[in-house]
Amino acid sequence: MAEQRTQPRQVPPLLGPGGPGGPGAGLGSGQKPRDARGTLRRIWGYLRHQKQGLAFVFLMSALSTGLGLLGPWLMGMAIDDYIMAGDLVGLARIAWLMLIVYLLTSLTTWLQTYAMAAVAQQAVHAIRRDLFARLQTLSLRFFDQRPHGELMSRLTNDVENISNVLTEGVTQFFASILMLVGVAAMMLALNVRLAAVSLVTIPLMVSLTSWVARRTRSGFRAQQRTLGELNGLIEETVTGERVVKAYGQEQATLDAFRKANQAYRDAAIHAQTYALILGPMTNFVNNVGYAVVACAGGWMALLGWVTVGTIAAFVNYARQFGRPLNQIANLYNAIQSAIAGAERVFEVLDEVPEITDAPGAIALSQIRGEVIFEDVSFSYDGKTPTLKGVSLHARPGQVVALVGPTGAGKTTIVNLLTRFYDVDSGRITIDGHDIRHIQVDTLRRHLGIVLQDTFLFSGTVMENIRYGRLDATDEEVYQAARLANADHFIRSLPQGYQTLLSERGSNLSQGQRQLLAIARAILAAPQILILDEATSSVDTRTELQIQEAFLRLMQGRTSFVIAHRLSTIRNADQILVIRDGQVVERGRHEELLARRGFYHQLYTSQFHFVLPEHPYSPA
Ligand SMILES: Nc1ncnc2c1ncn2[C@@H]1O[C@H](COP(=O)(O)OP(=O)(O)OP(=O)(O)O)[C@@H](O)[C@H]1O
Repeated sequence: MAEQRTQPRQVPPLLGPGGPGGPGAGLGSGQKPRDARGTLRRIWGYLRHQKQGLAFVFLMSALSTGLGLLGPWLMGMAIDDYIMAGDLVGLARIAWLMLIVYLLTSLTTWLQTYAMAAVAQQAVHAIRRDLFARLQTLSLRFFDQRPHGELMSRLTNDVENISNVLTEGVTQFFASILMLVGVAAMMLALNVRLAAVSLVTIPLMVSLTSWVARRTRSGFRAQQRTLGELNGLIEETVTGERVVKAYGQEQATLDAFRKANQAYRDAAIHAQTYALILGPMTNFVNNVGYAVVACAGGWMALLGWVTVGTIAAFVNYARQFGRPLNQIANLYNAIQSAIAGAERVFEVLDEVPEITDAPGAIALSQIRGEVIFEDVSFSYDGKTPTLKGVSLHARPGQVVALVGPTGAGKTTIVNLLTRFYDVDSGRITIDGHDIRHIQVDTLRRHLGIVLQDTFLFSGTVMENIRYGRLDATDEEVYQAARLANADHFIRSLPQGYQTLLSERGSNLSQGQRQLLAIARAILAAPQILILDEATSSVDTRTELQIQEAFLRLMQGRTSFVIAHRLSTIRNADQILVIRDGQVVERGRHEELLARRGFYHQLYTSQFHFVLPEHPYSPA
């Protein structure tokens, strides 16, 4: 297809109800109950393909935990067997052993972190890939209804949240659990009574963590949502900066931004309030446990129940016990935040593409270009009808001009032909095939679209023209540009065809952008054309060039022209006059004029002051 995007007709309100917090701000901004376990299971679904990597991570994790547990044990042994016994040679030997153990602990920890980062990035890469691929399948209706920045936030911030937890969280979680179990086992092995005193803190910790988790999850959800809304506003403002400035709306924009920024800050503070309590609370409980162990241990030593070495080892273990507990508590927060992000990612992944290939859809290879609309009705929102019983018959090679007042439904007709949306009732056929039974990509390959406001990508002029047909040779690109009357101006650009266009081609004039779009369409060589003539005035010379290029492009192709120029209208094989979503009149220019109906009225109100030597509308 020559042009991949239509411009949504409604200018998205910068500060209005479509903005942050308004309808459509976020897919699931309503707080329905979520399924955290299901979300975790889906994340696991992305990890489980990397069995070898995960096995290595877990092996390293188990090794580093085991080595970590060995340290205090050796320390206790050093005190009891060597220091107390005054065996310096033995002490030196055990000191070397401890050094090796600590080195190996660091090495295995590093290996585990490194391997997990690779596994996590692979999973996040797959999530991002699926998310972006899903966006490519979703209909324009989906994009119409959502602030684009909010969607982008899902692709960036929310995925990043998942990434952070997977990269560090999974191993930490696993290592912490192993450490807890290991420390508990070592404590029990050393001294059951002292161990019982230490383990008392566990139930306290568990209930504390789950109390906090219940409160943080909704907080993180709100945080991610408000962040998405903030990004939506930023994206919209940056895109619409020209309009903001032109209408002096900087202050109003700042106010809207301040509100969204505050909402995000408040949500983030709220989420963090509980989250940040957890660390100090865990620390407190842990220190109390530590103190109890020290007191009880000292007392037992006085009674002669335990050796000093055992107490030293025990105190070390008690401290080690606190660390994983603290880590798990902190991880809980990160996991809550990642679940909130993942829920938003999976919401998009679960969106059902509206426009898909029906089972048994045919691939159209060659077409003649006969287009028929049979009693087509359509509504964007399912309530207000936009098109009502539209019928038309375009024979191969004909030029059909669509005219009518603004908002009548002309663009909607072409939106249905391209299957950006599907008809509610009636049907559209190409060469006798209902377009819903044609594979979408082959359908669109036969359609070329040139809009008045052409979307260009950042890249060279050459790449932008080649977008029409990726396998075109350089010579074919030049040829298309020549036919589109674009070659001359391209060659006068600083680097000719290799000139880099800034985002959306803002370093070109509107007329030049349209000439590039025509070159793109010529290169794509579709059998059916959809042209949206510019309403805004470009200079007369460029306008003549565009007109000439259009005529060349239309030769031998069925063309639908949303027409604003008298010359196009006069030469059209048929004119459809659209009013309030209906075809109210049809025929050729002279016939319609003679009828003295709505067309005549439109014509006289629009074109009566056109000077005879200037064939175009001044509109
Ligand atoms: N994406 C959309 N979602 C909801 N409503 C829409 C959408 N696009 C257009 N409409 C509505 O459908 C109606 C027909 O719009 P359409 O763009 O087809 O008119 P048009 O005849 O092409 O107008 P113009 O000459 O101004 O381009 C309008 O009332 C418009 O508000």
